[in-house]
Amino acid sequence: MLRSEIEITMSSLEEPLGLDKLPSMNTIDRIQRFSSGACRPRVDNLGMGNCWIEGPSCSTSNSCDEDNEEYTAETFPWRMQTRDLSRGDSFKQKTVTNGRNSMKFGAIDNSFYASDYQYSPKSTNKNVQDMAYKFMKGIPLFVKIVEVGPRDGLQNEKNIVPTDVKIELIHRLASSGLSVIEATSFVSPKWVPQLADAKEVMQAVRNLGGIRLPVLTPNLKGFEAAIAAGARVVAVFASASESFSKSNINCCIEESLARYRAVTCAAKELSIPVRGYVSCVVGCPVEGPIPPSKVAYVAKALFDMGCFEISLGDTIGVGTPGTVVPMLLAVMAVVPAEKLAVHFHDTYGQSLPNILVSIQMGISAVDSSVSGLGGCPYAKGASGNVATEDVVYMLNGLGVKTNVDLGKLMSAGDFISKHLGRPSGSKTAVAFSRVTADASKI
Ligand SMILES: CC(C)(COP(=O)([O-])OP(=O)([O-])OC[C@H]1O[C@@H](n2cnc3c(N)ncnc32)[C@H](O)[C@@H]1OP(=O)([O-])[O-])[C@@H](O)C(=O)NCCC(=O)NCCSC(=O)C[C@@](C)(O)CC(=O)[O-]
Repeated sequence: MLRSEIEITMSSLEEPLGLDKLPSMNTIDRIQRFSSGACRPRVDNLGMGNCWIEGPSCSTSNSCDEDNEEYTAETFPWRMQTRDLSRGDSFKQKTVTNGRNSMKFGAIDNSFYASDYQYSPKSTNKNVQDMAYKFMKGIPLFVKIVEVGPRDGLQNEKNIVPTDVKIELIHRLASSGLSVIEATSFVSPKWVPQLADAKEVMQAVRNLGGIRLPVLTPNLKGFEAAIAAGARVVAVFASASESFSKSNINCCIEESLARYRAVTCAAKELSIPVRGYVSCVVGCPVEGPIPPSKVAYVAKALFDMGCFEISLGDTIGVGTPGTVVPMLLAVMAVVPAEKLAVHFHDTYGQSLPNILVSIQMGISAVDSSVSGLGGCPYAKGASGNVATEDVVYMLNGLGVKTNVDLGKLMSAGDFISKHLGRPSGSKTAVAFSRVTADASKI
């Protein structure tokens, strides 16, 4: 479909979808943000002698040269628009092709919501610009998405998903540009029957090039099985709630930390990077609110034993920015922000605001699950993870790079949703599929 055709189609559709009220970040002078320290690529020091660099790198140490090949209008359309503002020019509408960032899903080219969005700033008032700058200044240039759909997403599914469907899902997710995909768990099949095929899944995807495929390992037995199947990154998962620790991994927090010390020691000998999770960082289904100090304690323990990244999980999705911010402040006092990731479940629809405040606080790794699949079998009432499609859509709107192709991601989500026989849990995917369906009737 041609762009002009889409625009005509959109006029009748934009009202219900609210597509005419899309984020207008181009009021903000993002030049300052891009020329600050936020312009560093994400470097994951994986510990164990490994280092992984993600995102665009800047050739100059303290500025992102506008002419730098990696920072073109294609990658940062907003920036091209705001450059005019920062020069004091009147705003000029530009049409910028999305190039390699172009996203297609069905017949829809969604580039309309970003690069060609038309906006005339009503105010050049300094206070307004200051406010906009304050809002944007902490937001990183690049956010790493850790896709947890094949593991966290599927582990709670009642009907066993065939192994070849899981493998196909991982391949499709990989083709969307995701660089980290949590593949499966080497846990007891009695506890999580859905992932009893961990060995077969891992063996089938182990050679996917350039992609990290962490797997959960609750103890040394799981670690050894994971390594034998070809895993090269593992994850341990502790909890900030005693009750949840007991119900999820059948031991108290201190026992779990002792087990994980054994796992991280064994991993260190093999130069295997270990990711750490803290669950119930805001609330627990049994204990209720969890004090931020408890979360900080467990996060620091995992960090001290050598985990290269600590993912903070709101397992039952009760957090709001009002509870997430104090929790993050407590954790960031003991673990650097660049070593943290956030992991939100969307039970109360708070995931996106929670992610927004987290990235504003400098966190640049976000866990999410394609189609919003997920839930923990040992956390009753918890809904799925935040949908990866919705996170990518929001980050695209903010001009934050993820390297993920939204169209291909939605196609992976469509694949697994069809297999599971239910609609996608991603609002973005549902909205785009409606646009596609309505457009085809015209
Ligand atoms: C930790 C255990 C194993 C303890 O389970 P246990 O029953 O206390 O284990 P055990 O050591 O007494 O052994 C019992 C049996 O399990 C076997 N076993 C022991 N370990 C393993 C292993 N690794 N793989 C396969 N088998 C294992 C072991 O060999 C033995 O077999 P048997 O002799 O009876 O035939 C169990 O509780 C378990 O597997 N729990 C995992 C539960 C789980 O995966 N939950 C979902 C994770 S999601 C989450 O935590 C939250 C997160 C990460 O997503 C973030 C967020 O949302 O917040």
